[in-house]
Amino acid sequence: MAEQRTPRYKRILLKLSGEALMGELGFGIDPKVLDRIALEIGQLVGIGVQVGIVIGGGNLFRGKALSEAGLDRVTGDHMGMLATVMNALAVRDALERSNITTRVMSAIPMSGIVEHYDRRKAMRGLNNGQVVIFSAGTGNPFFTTDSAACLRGIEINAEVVLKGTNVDGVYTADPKKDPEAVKYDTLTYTEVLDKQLGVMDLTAICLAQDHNMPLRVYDMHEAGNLAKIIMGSDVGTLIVNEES
Ligand SMILES: Nc1ncnc2c1ncn2[C@@H]1O[C@H](COP(=O)(O)OP(=O)(O)O)[C@@H](O)[C@H]1O
Ligand SMILES: O=c1ccn([C@@H]2O[C@H](COP(=O)(O)OP(=O)(O)O)[C@@H](O)[C@H]2O)c(=O)[nH]1
Repeated sequence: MAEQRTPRYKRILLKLSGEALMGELGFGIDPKVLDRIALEIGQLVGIGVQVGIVIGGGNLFRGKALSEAGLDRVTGDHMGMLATVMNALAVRDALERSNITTRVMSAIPMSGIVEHYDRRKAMRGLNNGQVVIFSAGTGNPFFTTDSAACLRGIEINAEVVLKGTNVDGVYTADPKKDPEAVKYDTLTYTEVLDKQLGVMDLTAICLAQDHNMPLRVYDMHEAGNLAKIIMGSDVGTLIVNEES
C-alpha cells in the first residue's frame, strides 16, 4: 500500500513517561533524550499537527514510592506533581531551543513559573501552532499522569492519546518480568480492564473508554516512531472500543 502523505491526525495528546526522560541515567533528565524529543515533535509541528503534551514525573518522584518509604501519601503525590512541572520546564527549554513555540500550563497555580491551566487558552494556543505542555497532572493526589493525559486529551478534543513509554506496546503480561509475554497489535478497553494489563492505570483506561478516546502505546526510545504513527503506521498497540 502506498505510504500516506498527509498526517493521520490533526491534533494529538502525547503522554511522555517521566522515566523515559532519564534515558541511560538512573534518575533525572538526560539532555540527549530531550533533544531527540524536540526533534521528533518539531517534525510533527512542521507538518501541521497540533501537539498537546502531558509529562510524567517518575524519573524524579512518585507518590506511591515515597509513601512506601514512609512519607505521607498526599505529600508524596504533591512532590510527584511538582516533578512533572520540572520535567515540563526541561522539555519546553528543549523545544524552544529548536524554535518550537511552546507554553506550559500547570493544573496547580504556580504564578511566576508557569501559567495556570485554562482550557480555552490551551485550545487557542494549539490552533495557533503552539505546543502546549500540561503539567502537574490532574492537580489531585491519587491520580497519575496517564489519567491526566486522557483527561486533557478529551478536553482538547484530541483525536488520539499517544503514550510514549519504555516498552513497545501492551503485552499479555509485563514483558520486563515475563519473557513469554506476547504483544498485542490492538486491544479493546474491556480487554485491558478484564485482563488488568498494567501498562496504563485502569482509571485512565476507564476515562478513555467512557469518552471513546483511542489510545496508542509505543516505544518512545525508538527514533522516528512518533512520525511513523502520525503518517499512518501501526506502531505499538492501539486500544479502542469494540465498535471502532
Ligand atoms: N501488560 C503489560 N504490557 C506492557 N507493559 C507492561 C504491562 N504490565 C506492566 N507493564 C509495565 O508498564 C511500564 C510502562 O508504563 P509507564 O506508565 O510508562 O511506566 P511506569 O509504570 O513505570 O510509570 C513498562 O515499564 C512495563 O514494564
Ligand atoms: O494527577 C496526578 C498526576 C500525578 N500525580 C503524582 O505525580 C507522580 C508522577 O506521575 P506518574 O507516576 O504518572 O509519572 P510517570 O509514571 O508517567 O513518569 C505520581 O506518581 C503521583 O504521585 C498525582 O498525584 N496526581
